[in-house]
Amino acid sequence: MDRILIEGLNIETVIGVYDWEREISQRLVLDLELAADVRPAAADDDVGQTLDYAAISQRIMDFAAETRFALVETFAERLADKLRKEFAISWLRLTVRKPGAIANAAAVGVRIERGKTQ
Ligand SMILES: Nc1nc2c(c(=O)[nH]1)N=C([C@H](O)[C@@H](O)CO)CN2
Repeated sequence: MDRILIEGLNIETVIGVYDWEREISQRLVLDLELAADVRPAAADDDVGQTLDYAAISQRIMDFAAETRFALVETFAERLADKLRKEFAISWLRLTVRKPGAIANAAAVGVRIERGKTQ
């Protein structure tokens, strides 16, 4: 199965388990792989026949602005669920990194896979 990619998407959201984190926005960096058969879109050169990565990126930024989760796990799970429903995505792999969380780490975070690759 082919994959549509969104890599290194920087978003701002309220995220964190500590009291001080409830008062600020922090940066998350997302990588997303989406299963798709790109042949119909490629044959007709038509974005309407594929997963539009611009529309999906905008939906992710809207979601980040609307939500206030404690855990990166919750952010990833709810986002994956929303994207799968809204864009009829059969399978995805989502990595959520929180770069500022641990001083001596480049990033911490979570990676999930949901659905089936036909
Ligand atoms: N598995 C997780 N552990 C921790 C999380 C998290 O979201 N998932 N979050 C925090 C704090 O919010 C931390 O990022 C603040 O620096 C701690 N552990």
